[in-house]
Amino acid sequence: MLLEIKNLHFSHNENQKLFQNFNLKIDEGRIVALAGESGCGKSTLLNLIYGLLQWESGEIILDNENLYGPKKNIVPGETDIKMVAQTYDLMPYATVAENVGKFLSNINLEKKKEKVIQLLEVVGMENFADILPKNLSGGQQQRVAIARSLSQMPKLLLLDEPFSSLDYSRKIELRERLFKYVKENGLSLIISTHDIQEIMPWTDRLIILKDGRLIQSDSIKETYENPYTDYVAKLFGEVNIFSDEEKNHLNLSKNFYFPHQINITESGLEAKVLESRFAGSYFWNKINFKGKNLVVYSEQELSGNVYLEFV
Ligand SMILES: Nc1ncnc2c1ncn2[C@@H]1O[C@H](COP(=O)(O)OP(=O)(O)OP(=O)(O)O)[C@@H](O)[C@H]1O
Repeated sequence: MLLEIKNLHFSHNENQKLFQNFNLKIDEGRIVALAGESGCGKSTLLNLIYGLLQWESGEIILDNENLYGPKKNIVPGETDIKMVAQTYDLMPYATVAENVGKFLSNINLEKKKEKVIQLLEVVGMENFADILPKNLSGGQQQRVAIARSLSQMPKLLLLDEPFSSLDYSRKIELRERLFKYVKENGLSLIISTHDIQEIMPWTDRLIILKDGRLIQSDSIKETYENPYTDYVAKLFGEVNIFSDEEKNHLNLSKNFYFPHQINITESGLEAKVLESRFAGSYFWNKINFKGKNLVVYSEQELSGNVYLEFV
C-alpha cells in the first residue's frame, strides 16, 4: 500500500470540524479521483497529504513512513510527493522549458532536452518551450506546472482540479495524454475534480467526499451502477431518483436510473411525453410516468404517449 490515512482529525477553525476520524488507503500505481460538491474537503485533503496543513491527530503514512506535516518540515511539502494546486508557482524569469527541466539531471543535456520536450508534449505545450510564464494564460501555466511535476517522478502525484482552466477540447486532449503518461510510467495519482465525467474513463477508483466524510470508495463502474446515496448519483449528472416507497410501488429494481437506463419501447409501461428537445447526439425528454416526471434520452423526437422499459 502506498498511502494510508488513519483516524485523521482536522478543522480549519474551531466551529467547523472538517475531517473527523477520517480513514483512507491507496494502493501504488493507481489513478484515484477525489470528487464531491464544492467545499466537501478535496483541496484540504490534498493539502494535508502534501504537508501544507497541520492535522490535529491521526496518521498519514506514505510508503510505510509516517509523515508529520508542516510542524516537522522546514520547507513546506513532502519531498516524495508533488502537488499541482490551483496556483502554479513557476519561476517567472525562466522559460517554459527551463521550468519543466528544473528538477531534471544536467549530466546528459541532450537527454534532458528530449525529456523536457516529451513532457511538454504530454501537456500540449511543446510550442511554448522558449516563452516566459508571465506571457502565458492561466490554463497554459497550469499545464507547464503539471509537466514539471511529472518530471520529478514522485511516489505520489497530487493534482487539484488540473483541468479547471481548460476549454473542452484542450481538456479532452490533455486528460488522455496525462493519464496515459501516468499509467505508462507507473505513477500514483490522486486527482480532485468536481466533474466526474472528465476523469471517468481513466480512473481506477473514485472517492466521494461530503462535508469531510468519505461517502463511497469504489471503482467508477461500481459507483455508477450502485451509488450509495442521492448525493453520489447526482455527481454523475442527470439522474431519476425513486424513494423506496416509489420503487416498491412502481415495481422497480433500483432507486436510481440514469436517463439512458430508461428505454422507449413498443409496449410496456405507458407514460406521457411533456417535453422533447434536441440535445446533439440524443433528444432530451421530460416524461410523466404515473405522476412522476422523469428525464429520458431518446434517438428520435418524442410526443404523445410512449412506453418505457427500466433497465
Ligand atoms: N483557509 C481556510 N480557512 C477556513 N476555512 C477553510 C479554509 N479553506 C477551506 N475552508 C473550508 O473548508 C471546507 C473545505 O474546503 P475545500 O477547499 O477543501 O473544499 P473543496 O472540496 O476543495 O472545494 P472546491 O471544489 O470548491 O475547491 C469548506 O467549507 C471551506 O469553506
